[in-house]
Amino acid sequence: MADIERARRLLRRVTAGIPESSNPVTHVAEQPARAARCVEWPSWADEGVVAALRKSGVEQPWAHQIEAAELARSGRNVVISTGTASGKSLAYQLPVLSDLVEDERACALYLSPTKALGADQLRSLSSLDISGVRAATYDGDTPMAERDWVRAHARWVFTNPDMLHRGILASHARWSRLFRKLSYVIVDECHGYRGVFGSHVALLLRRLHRVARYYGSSPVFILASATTASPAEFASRLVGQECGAVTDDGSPRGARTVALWEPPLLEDFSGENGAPVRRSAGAEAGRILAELVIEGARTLTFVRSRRGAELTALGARRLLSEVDKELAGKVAAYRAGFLPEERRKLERALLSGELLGVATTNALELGVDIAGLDSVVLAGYPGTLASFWQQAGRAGRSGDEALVVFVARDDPLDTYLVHHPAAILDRPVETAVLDPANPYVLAPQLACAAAELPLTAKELDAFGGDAAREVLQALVADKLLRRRPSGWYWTSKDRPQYEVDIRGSGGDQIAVVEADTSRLLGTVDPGSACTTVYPGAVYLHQGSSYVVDELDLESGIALVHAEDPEWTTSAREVADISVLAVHERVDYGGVTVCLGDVAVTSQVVGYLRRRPSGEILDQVALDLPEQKLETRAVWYTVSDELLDRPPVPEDSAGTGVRSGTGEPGGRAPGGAGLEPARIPGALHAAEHAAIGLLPLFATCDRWDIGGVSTALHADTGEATVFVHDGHPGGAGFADRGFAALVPWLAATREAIVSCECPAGCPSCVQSPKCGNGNDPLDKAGAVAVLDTVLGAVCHHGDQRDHVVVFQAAADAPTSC
Ligand SMILES: Nc1ncnc2c1ncn2[C@@H]1O[C@H](COP(=O)(O)OP(=O)(O)OP(=O)(O)O)[C@@H](O)[C@H]1O
Repeated sequence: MADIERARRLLRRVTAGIPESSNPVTHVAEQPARAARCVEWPSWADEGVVAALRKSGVEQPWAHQIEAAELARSGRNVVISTGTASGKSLAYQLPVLSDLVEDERACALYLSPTKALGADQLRSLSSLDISGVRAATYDGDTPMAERDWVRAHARWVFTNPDMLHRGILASHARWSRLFRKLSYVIVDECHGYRGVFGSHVALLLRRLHRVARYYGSSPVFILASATTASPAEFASRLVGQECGAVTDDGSPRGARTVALWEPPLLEDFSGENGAPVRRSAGAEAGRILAELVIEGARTLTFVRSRRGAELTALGARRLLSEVDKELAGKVAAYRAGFLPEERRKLERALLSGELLGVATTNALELGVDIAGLDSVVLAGYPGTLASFWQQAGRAGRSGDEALVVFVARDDPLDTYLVHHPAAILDRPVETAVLDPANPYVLAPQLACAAAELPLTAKELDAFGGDAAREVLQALVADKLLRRRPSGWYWTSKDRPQYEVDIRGSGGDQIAVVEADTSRLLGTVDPGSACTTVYPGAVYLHQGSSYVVDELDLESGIALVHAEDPEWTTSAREVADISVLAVHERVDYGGVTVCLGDVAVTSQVVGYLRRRPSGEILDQVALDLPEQKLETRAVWYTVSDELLDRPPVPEDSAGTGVRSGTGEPGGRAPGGAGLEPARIPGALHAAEHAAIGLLPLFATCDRWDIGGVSTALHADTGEATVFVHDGHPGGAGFADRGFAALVPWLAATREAIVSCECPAGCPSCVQSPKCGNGNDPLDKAGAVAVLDTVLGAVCHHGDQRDHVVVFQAAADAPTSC
């Protein structure tokens, strides 16, 4: 008998004892159960493959699995975009395995963003034990001796974009056997390919397709994705060819209760500039975890950092040991870097009930077969809705109702989400943003393509047409490529693939080296070294913690030692910005909104040490060189007249804009009513909150973007708020901000007013990386500025003077 009351009972348990006046639950939603839709195995599917899948426990396929498999089988590229644990693997395994069995020379390639996921998928495939299908991993960990075997014999190669780029395409002649008969390419977890990395992968897939064609094959792409908005559009952009989408999920799902939770403001201590601080999401999650374990609910708690996961587990164990020592032993922490056997052991322990509570980083988000848990707690928004549902989706057994609790961190985006449930519960998962036309990505990718096979004029459309032609001209001028009548040729004997880091933004990487052992832990983009590996920074690598001793930008090395201090660090930087070119400009009568190219000069001036509780230990000063970045930005200006003009009275609905709704009115919109002394703080606060909220629209992290605000900007001649991409050439984030300006700024405003703090705190307008020590900040002034901008945009929206310009700064008027 289904226990549909269970989730609500669990929720009552975790809120028991909290007075109604300080109830942290801001919203509760019920998601109904869904029954499975099963179909017959298709007639073309190989009998042996079907028998093996049956033996593995899949009696009948779900409808979406066969819909996707049929499309792939008929030679169409397809993206399958369905929920967590909806059996996406089977949807690609069926056509690929059938093909490999039918044609003993056919080959396939599987790409995953992480090695761990690739290893899991290979394990699940190998357990089917289909004879003749020689599947093998080819990644950075594959021993040299095995690599030869994989090239010579493997028919299904499991790899990742990095290895495809450096290890396979760079020496494609050695892989000719695979390329001659490459029938399928699987791109798993494709929604993760976004920003600069996504743009690189998009061009990498075009390179892959071109090399395959050279050897005479034309593989079908099968992409697997979490549920996203417009999956076909995104997949087509990623692959560079048309892709069909399968989105109608036929897998069963248990009912779920989702609770949104905002930790209370603490009374006993305060943060920067005396601002109130909320109880940390990790501490709150530890308490919730303990209560759920007492109820016998198998619970996974997702925490952002490894240290956070350990503290959450520790907190839960401490509370439980006061109740029952044995229960305390049923809680564990899980981190990235666990060996596959350890992961399996943990999965089994959770499934059997030997463990009841696990606190983990997102290491358990992908590539684990854990589903059907009683509850999931998310401490902090994981950055994208796709990740949110991937994590939340681990809860929900058919029959029993499961509980999902989302605990907000003190950050404007989390504040917005717990007060606007529709933004989580009713919104399609965001489309990933990528921009394969970014010249900083296109140039190295075209160099790699030309080194693989000379590029011909007719191939350029696949690489962006005019954008590619322009970049090629520059590469020829730099003597990296030579133009001949038959195409563009790579001039050097060296392979460019070794120089091009597809996870970074170009330039020589900074090596992070453990001083004691000389072990290379990883590399960091030169552009972000000053904000990530400055002396004193706590640097996390595969879940282990290090502290940076020295950063030598000239020789490109950061020296670190292993240490796990009781604080986290965040860099504080100051920045200046100048406009290089305006690509789009819209005038709304006193408010102007622009999109364009900017030069950002930034300098890390120190870092903040903070305890996991939110308590600030101190700020340490640093003296690091200035960094220059040319990138894209979206900005708005507000005239002095509008800043000064009094606002529209609250009760005169119909004039201007009503609080945060962005509704146009009839008369001229009101102003901000700000005296000059308040303007810098108001703009500064509006900028911080806008940076915090852009990830809601642009699938980026707030650390991928930056901002500058000023009461008078030299290039615009007015009060201006800029939000810019953090990568050279931009990654599409500022463009998304420009396209979604009204909902973005309306959400920004809502996040600020939803926070009950009196004058600004980390949950609304304080920024963790503000180089000016979050001073000045004027919370009420920020709302007034945002109301003014939204009022003007909505009022003038219809008759707006939308000018599209493509001008270099030299001949552009400085004023937007
Ligand atoms: N038709 C089916 N009937 C019953 N069980 C199935 C069926 N298809 C897949 N499964 C099982 O569902 C579980 C989840 O499958 P799988 O890992 O492929 O899902 P997924 O959609 O890739 O998950 P994730 O969201 O984690 O990427 C596996 O244990 C698998 O064996």
